[in-house]
Amino acid sequence: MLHLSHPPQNNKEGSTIDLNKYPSDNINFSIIAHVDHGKSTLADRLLELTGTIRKGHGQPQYLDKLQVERERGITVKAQTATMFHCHKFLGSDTDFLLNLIDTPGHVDFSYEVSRSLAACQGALLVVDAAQGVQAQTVANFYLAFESNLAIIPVINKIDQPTADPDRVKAQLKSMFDLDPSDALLTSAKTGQGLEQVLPSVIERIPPPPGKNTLPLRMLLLDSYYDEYKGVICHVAIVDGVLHKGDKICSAATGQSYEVSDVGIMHPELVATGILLTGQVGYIVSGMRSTKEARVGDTLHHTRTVIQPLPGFKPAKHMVFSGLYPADGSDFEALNHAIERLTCNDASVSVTKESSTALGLGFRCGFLGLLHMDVFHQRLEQEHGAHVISTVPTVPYIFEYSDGSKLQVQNPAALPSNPKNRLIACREPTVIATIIIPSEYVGSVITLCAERRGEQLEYSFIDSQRAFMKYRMPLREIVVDFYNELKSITSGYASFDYEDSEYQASDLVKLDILLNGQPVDAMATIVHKSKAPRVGRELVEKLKKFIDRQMFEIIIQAAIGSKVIARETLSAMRKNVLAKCYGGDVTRKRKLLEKQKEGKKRMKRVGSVDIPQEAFHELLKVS
Ligand SMILES: Nc1nc2c(ncn2[C@@H]2O[C@H](COP(=O)(O)OP(=O)(O)OP(=O)(O)O)[C@@H](O)[C@H]2O)c(=O)[nH]1
Repeated sequence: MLHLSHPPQNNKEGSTIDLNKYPSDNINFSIIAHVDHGKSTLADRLLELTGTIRKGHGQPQYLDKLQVERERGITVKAQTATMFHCHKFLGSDTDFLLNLIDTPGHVDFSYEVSRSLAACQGALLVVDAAQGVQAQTVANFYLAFESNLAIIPVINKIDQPTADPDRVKAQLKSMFDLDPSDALLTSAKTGQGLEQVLPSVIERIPPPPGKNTLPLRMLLLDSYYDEYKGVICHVAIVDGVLHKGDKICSAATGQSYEVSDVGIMHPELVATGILLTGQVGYIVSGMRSTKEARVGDTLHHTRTVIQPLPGFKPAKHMVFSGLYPADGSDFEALNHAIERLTCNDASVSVTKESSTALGLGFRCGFLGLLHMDVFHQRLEQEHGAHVISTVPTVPYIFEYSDGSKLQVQNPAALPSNPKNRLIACREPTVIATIIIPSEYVGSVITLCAERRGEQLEYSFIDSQRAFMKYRMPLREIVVDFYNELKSITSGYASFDYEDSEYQASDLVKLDILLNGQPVDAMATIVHKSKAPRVGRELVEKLKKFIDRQMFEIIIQAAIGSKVIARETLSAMRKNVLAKCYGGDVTRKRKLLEKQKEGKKRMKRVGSVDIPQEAFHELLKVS
């Protein structure tokens, strides 16, 4: 029995909820959409409508809990919330338990979306009434479609002056064969049309197929580390019933645990003592680290033999970057921070590495550049770590005459003078989907050609929007492609990609040298045709960001022994107080403190101090 601090509207004040009242009539659904089409706002309204959170709780996008999500206005982690709703069903009032999963919209986090969909039988496909179908609408529709989910189209933001729901209905019909009369028209902002959403969810989405009478099988959806409770796992009960105190076992590791707490996300954790078939909730079972909680694993009662669930495809790391402590003596602190953060974001791969320039650090694999950026920001914000990250790279394959193959996640690891002759270089490619207003077609084709793209498809969604598919080297899109695409289309382009095969490519390793010394952490692998431009841009950027020092600094870019770009930074003593005429002591003190802070964030490479921003700026050179 569950005692609610804020009982849902559908229940009388002070009443208790017995989960046994909702035998597999519960419904699990997800909200999927292109970025910013209003998923989190719609989730808020549904939580309010069911009394799960109070109206005017003062915190929009309630389920976006991370600081980085609030600052950037994006969803990074999928979040589940259980709601209770009374609905007239087959002639009588019936209480339903609804599990809503709010998912991220950005392409980097589509792995979160596909995991969330595994626990659902239906999805609300939210489309902005003015913007219409966008690239992630297409990607998310197919994720849901391939998972055999019931799809309810929701045309949102109909309050906008430029809203054109009929055009969006026509797009949904022509692109996905969705019946226009099935679409719900809503405004998550004004509340218009919201009353149809939950009845449609209940009537159109089937309940989960499992049985309470079968042996317990639960799918581990996600996990995170809580300072007080330890590892908390989010689970979906596929078959059977789980009680507090049960002994469970992991199908992946064979390790056994005792369930010390079990409950639902309402939307905060609320203990219920039980979870039944089809329900989504949390468990605490004494796991010591989230490494034990393998996402996609099947948990079952000890001493029962079960067929494990298919689980998930492992996360595919698209971008790798080195992370180093800004101050070398903070290595252990960074190690600890990364361990903690990966507990909450298991899609990052981490291996230790060392660099002559930066000392001991980590090579991390990310799902994309935004994911890398978000991880970096979370390390700083949530764990107070000061980090230097190296130029992101994609996993290249180099093949040698003796038949050996080398997968290179760190350009510094590529031998400049290999023992065996290099016979082939291969780079990963992606299939990119781009949707743009027709007037931008020309400039987007030019951009894609510059980025070595090969056009696979070009058609029109309707009279105003073009749809294009390109095969592109992953390297070309991870570095600032999306920003450039947005800027040449005045922000109207939408973009999504899925990974594809490796292709042969003419690649070279570009070294950066400071006073003749190669800086391993700045080495990068580029296409031969781009090496002269990238080399020039890198040395120019470095010249701008490295402060003059007491000796001359020669900055060079080189392929092997051939220097392809060079800049010289003449010697100077930098006096931060030079501009401080007048004798304002506090201002002087402030400047000196700022300088001290700046020094902490410097990296000494050989004899040259390099500020942290220089490393950041190098990330943007494509
Ligand atoms: N005018 C109008 N604005 C809306 C409506 N719904 C959401 N918005 C606004 O649209 C913006 C994006 O809303 P979110 O709910 O954060 O969108 P999202 O799809 O969850 O975004 P991601 O999580 O980043 O994918 C916010 O500024 C909302 O206030 C609506 O019905 N009408």
